[in-house]
Amino acid sequence: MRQADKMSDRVEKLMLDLFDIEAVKFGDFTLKSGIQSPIYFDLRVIVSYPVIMNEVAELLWETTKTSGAKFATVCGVPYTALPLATLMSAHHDVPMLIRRKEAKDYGTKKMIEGKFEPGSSCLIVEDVVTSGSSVKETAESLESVGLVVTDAVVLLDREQGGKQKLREAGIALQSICGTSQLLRILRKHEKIPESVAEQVRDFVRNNTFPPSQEPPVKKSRKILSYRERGDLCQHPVAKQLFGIMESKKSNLAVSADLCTTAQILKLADEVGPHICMLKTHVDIISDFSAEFVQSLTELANRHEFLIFEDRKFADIGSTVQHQYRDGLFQIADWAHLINAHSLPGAGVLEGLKQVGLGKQRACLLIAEMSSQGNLATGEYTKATVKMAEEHQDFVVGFISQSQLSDNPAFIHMTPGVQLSGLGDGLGQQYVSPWDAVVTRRADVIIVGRGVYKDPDPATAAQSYQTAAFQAYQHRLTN
Ligand SMILES: O=c1ccn([C@@H]2O[C@H](COP(=O)(O)O)[C@@H](O)[C@H]2O)c(=O)[nH]1
Repeated sequence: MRQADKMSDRVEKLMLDLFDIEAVKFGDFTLKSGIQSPIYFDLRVIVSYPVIMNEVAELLWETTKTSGAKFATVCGVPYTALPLATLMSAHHDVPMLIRRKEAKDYGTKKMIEGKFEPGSSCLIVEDVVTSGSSVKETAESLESVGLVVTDAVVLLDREQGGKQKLREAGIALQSICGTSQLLRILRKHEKIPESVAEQVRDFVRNNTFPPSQEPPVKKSRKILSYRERGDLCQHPVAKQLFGIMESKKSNLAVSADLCTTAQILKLADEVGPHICMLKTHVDIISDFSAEFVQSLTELANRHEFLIFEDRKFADIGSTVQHQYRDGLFQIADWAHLINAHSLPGAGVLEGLKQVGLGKQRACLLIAEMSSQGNLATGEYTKATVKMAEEHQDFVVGFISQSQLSDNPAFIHMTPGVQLSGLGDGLGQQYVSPWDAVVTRRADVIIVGRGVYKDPDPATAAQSYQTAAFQAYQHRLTN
């Protein structure tokens, strides 16, 4: 049986169950608005039928997922939809928020209970929609604390104009079932006579809220500036990086893939005023020394940039601890940031963390790569993001080719960027600074040969700085 057929069979069975438990009634009812209605939905009763409750919550979830809606939290409109949102949250591991009807007059006086990131999105869950006003009220409460509401899902849409009203308010409403489909199902199973069905259709036709003449509100997630995102960060390195990016107007990291300390120090001094970060590959340096580390640190302090050692740790926790702390390079002593592959599992982070956290160091996870045919895609990338979310005390973002998380504290850093050139013949693939920042939503671009191979690296760095920062400013305002 096709997925769509299975779904409609389940909806049909659910509507018959709702009829049997008298959650759907026919007669003469006075609605909250004072209007007389031949149909009444009393979905409060479903709390007494756990199997039905579960099925409603599952169908709400599947309806939302089929629509492609993206959200970080769910919130039920009080009170009937509260347990439905709770089931969706618990079964699908998505955090829930609770909207109070009145603010407490003691303690925190919060209207919205639960943890959320400002700027993140929340799905509203409702039992019945008539005019859409309860969903709208809930959306306004959520938006007053910085959340974004673009989607809502409801069990039953009375089809009296609520969907249109919500669309005008910038909220897309999905429903499991509408009045017309409900009537068709009940007629098919001869639960109600045709005269009653016709009476309800008449009522709906004559009691529909007219659409307004205003064009629909266009909503989008509020784009936060680097400064605002720095304020939201817990990790000192992430905070410092966002601060540098904002004050130097630079979201450019230069990759100093050079093989002598003299070349690297010269480059760092030349490009220093234009960058927020210098990236190294310490294992390609032929004359590494403690003096080099000292000079590089002095340049980082003078020009205000962070040092990122692109070591790409990828071993078991115990080995990476040694690689990070010991040996010739003693990376943990001088690199503000390092990166790691998620391939070995969370142990790689546990190992690195034990060395790095005490020194206030941070880590980026490699979630996607720029090279042709790489395997860091799909489920691997998703699992990497999950790992980052679970280690936010140490992981401050990703090496990636696209925006992977809505969490504004995570920094997305994108290599494979050049103003001209599509590749290097060895698998590297390039995009422009504009594409990286605007299309792929990179926070920081990483440029190597585009800068250090240029006869005038300082001017080249300035060009990349301007291009990438202008792209970020465009993103902020569009
Ligand atoms: O997916 C990745 C991860 C890391 N890199 C590194 O970035 C620079 C890019 O140098 P270009 O000269 O600009 O190509 C280099 O150090 C890589 O090791 C990457 O390119 N892609």
